[in-house]
Amino acid sequence: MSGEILVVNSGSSSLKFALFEAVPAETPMGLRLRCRGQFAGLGDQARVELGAGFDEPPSDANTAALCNVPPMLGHPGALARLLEWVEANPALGDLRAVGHRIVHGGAKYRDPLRLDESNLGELQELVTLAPLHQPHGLAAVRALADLRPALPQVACFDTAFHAGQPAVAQSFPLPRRYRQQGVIRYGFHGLSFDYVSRVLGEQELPQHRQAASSGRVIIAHLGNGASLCALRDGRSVAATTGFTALEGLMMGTRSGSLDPGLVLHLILQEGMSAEAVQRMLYRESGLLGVSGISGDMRELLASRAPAAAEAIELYVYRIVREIGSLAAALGGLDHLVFTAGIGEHAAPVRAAVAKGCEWLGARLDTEANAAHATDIAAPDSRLGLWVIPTDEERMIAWYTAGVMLR
Ligand SMILES: Nc1ncnc2c1ncn2[C@@H]1O[C@H](COP(=O)(O)OP(=O)(O)O)[C@@H](O)[C@H]1O
Ligand SMILES: CC(=O)OP(=O)(O)O
Ligand SMILES: [Mg+2]
Repeated sequence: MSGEILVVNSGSSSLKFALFEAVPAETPMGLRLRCRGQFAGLGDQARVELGAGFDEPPSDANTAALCNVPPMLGHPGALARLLEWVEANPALGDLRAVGHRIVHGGAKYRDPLRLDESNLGELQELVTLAPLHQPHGLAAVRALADLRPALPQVACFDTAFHAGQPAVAQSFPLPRRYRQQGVIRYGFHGLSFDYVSRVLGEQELPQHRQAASSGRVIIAHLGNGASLCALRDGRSVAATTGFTALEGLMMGTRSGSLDPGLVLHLILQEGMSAEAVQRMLYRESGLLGVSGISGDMRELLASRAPAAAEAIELYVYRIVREIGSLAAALGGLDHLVFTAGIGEHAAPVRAAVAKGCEWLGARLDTEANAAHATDIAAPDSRLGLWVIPTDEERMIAWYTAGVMLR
């Protein structure tokens, strides 16, 4: 199989894409990236941001056709433009397959899945479990199937990486029948944890730390959505996200874990509809709700408003407390890794989290942290501290190539 694999990662207002060479590779790192980019602000302020990575730069006319988008452009329009640009681009080979990030695979789907009408219908039933993600991911599959019916499409699930967790980590203390119905803690951001854990495995560990290491790792994926994963020997053993990607940490606009009694109070005493509660918990809470300013960490770090500082304080506090919980589940901790937008770029957030983990042996190298170095632990740190940029698109391309070559 030669040519290209297109990766599509659909968010609520963005569509990230990447093209990788469609050749077999032993590891995800062995795949060659041709280019990546994203449509941001879809629906009202659409724009295209194109990353580097071309051997032959695309012609101006070609790229202008992709990048000059009307502000109201939506997901279907973005996909149509993307396809036309890829197919007209002389620097790229034929499109062999499209790989998608589909957030929820439910109880049935773990492995990467070649999509068809029947399994698409089953995945559609999971939209209420991931209202910010599942509808957009599946709409992208349908839009591409309409445009190019013969093009194979593969779903890669965020839940898959956590499927092997011990039953106790997946269980809710609810009546038994719910577990049989698939009401368990699935966990999300699995493609990111999978990738980051592989990269961590390639790092050269300083001698004193290697000796202490017995493979107990927490990865903090801090993007718009945020979660922690506890890993032992590279496998997920617990995560902060649960049945949905609402549980766990405070996020950009999501509340994270709450007292379930509070949800009952909002419905029964305050008279809120279930839909209004859903909107508040997914879209109006988290950094946005607490600060009243923005759900975007960059804006909050730049703000002098006390409410911005309060939101960041709560964000960090929640992370530190959940690290304590996962460290207990692991029976100790050897390495803490930061990834995704905030984890990779927000040095003050990393510093505050590391400070809260001093009881676990964390000592930050402040200069390395300010420089966003890979290894940010001070020489006397018992805990390994790392910054590893995630690459969900590379994982999707690798799994998609695996399905196509099977
Ligand atoms: N230089 C930066 N400093 C602080 N925060 C940043 C920086 N760059 C990005 N971020 C934050 O990263 C978050 C988005 O993370 P990202 O992983 O891109 O999100 P998504 O979940 O949409 O993939 C936003 O809160 C944004 O403010
Ligand atoms: C599952 C999830 O929360 O994803 P994201 O961080 O992309 O919103
Ligand atoms: Mg993301």
